[in-house]
This record gives sequence, structure tokens and C-alpha cells, in this order.
Amino acid sequence: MVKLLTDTDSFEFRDIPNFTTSTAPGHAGRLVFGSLQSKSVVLMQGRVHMYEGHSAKKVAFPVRVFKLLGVKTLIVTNAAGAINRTYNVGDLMVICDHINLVGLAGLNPLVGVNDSRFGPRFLAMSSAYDKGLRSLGLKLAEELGMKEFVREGVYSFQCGPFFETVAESRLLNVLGADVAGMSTVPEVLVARHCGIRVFGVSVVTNRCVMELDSGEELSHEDVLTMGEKGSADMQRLISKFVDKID
Ligand SMILES: O=P(O)(O)O[C@H]1O[C@H](CO)[C@@H](O)[C@H]1O
Ligand SMILES: Nc1nc2[nH]cnc2c(=O)[nH]1
Repeated sequence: MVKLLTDTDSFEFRDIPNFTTSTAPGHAGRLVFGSLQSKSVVLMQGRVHMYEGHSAKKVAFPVRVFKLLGVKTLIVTNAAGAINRTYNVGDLMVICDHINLVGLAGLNPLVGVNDSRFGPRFLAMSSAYDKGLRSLGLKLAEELGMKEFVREGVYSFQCGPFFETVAESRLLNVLGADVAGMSTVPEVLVARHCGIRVFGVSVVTNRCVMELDSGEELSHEDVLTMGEKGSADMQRLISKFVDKID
């Protein structure tokens, strides 16, 4: 994505106070400012995850910096495994909602003293993913000829770093999840808390294993390879999306 930006200036996460460096392969750890479709954007090249040992607050900290920089819209992307059996590897999924088992259990960035300079103590999360932005994303996907493989669905956040057991994947299916991942949701919570609107897209890098003794085993290498393949479609969609949003 970063190659699409012009007039760029970048900073290593390790040089920015209170930012955390990513240890996950495939996550560079760089903040890049620039222009995309004549709009000013700031792009996180890589992110940190709770499975790296960081608190939800630490993971979502950059979003508060974005708020102070004047960011109005957060676009979140991730690699995820398909729980929904009609989804295929390489599909994109516009996120319409999420399940935050980690956060419901108390591990979320809004726990603790509320900083009311950013937002309220209690916040509604029933329309976390902006309806107008979702509609625009789906319309643009159609215009780009991607209708066949762009879905809309529910992202389920697990801490990781392990991929789900068969019973866990089946549980997530019963709960209404379409895909499973290990990121994104802490950042979305902090964005909504401070009034930043959110658009999210997952690239389906694998199908979660839902049959015992099937011999299927997931690996991060497969996720990286399929993520790389899906990223071309993701970039086309996001680029057009940035062009069209106000
Ligand atoms: O959510 P992102 O960071 O895109 O990547 C997903 O893929 C990695 C697992 O292979 C995990 O980091 C998971 O969250
Ligand atoms: N939790 C989870 N995260 C993923 N990220 C990419 N694939 C997967 C998956 O199958 N499960």
C-alpha cells in the first residue's frame, strides 16, 4: 500500500515516543505520512498485537495519536481465517461488526480511568463500523468487478498467537462469526471512543479447520503468502475508497 503514496515522510515506530515495535513477521513497524488520491493519509506499516505481550492500551495507542493529528476516518485491514464455510481463500470481507471475546472478558483498551478528553466513560458499540462507509466500500467493490469475492461479515477477535482448535472454530461459527483474527478490535474500540469513524476489511488467508483429524494445519507462512496475494485486491479497493470518501 505504501508504494501508492506520494510525498511521503516516514518514521520508525521505535523512534516515536510510546509506540511499540512489532515483532511479528510481515509487520515492518513504520509510520508513513503522504498523499493518496490527493488526500492526506497516515499509514501504519505493521501493527503490534496483544499476543506479542502488549496490553490492549499499548496496541491501540497509535489511534489516540491519530486523533490528535486530526484523523477523521480509520481504515483497518487484517488477515483472517474463514469460519464461514461459504468463504474462500482470497476473498475480501468488509467488516460490519465484531465479536470481542478478549475485550468482553476485561482485556480492552478502555478499562481503567477514563480520559474524558478523548471520549465518554460508556460508549455504544452497536454501530461501530460506519454504515455509510460500508455501503460505499461494497458499491466500489462492485464497480471494480470484485463483487464475486467481496463479502460483508463479522470479525471475531482472539488474542492468539495460536490458531483455533476445531472446537473453538465451531464455537465461533455458532456465535455468528464469519472470520477469526488476532488484531484490529482494540484499535477500533479506541477509534470509536474518540469519535473516529471506522471502515474495516479482512483478507481471507485461510479457512479455519473445522473437522477433527482432517490433517489440515495452519501456518503463519501460509497466512503471509495468501495475504500477499490478496493485498493487490485490497489495495485497489482501499485506494478507490480513499478517493471517494469525504
Ligand atoms: O491481523 P493481522 O495482523 O493482519 O494478521 C493475522 O495474521 C497473523 C497470524 O498469521 C496474526 O497477526 C493475525 O492477527
Ligand atoms: N485467529 C486467527 N487469526 C488468523 N489470522 C489469519 N488466519 C487466522 C486464523 O485462522 N485464526
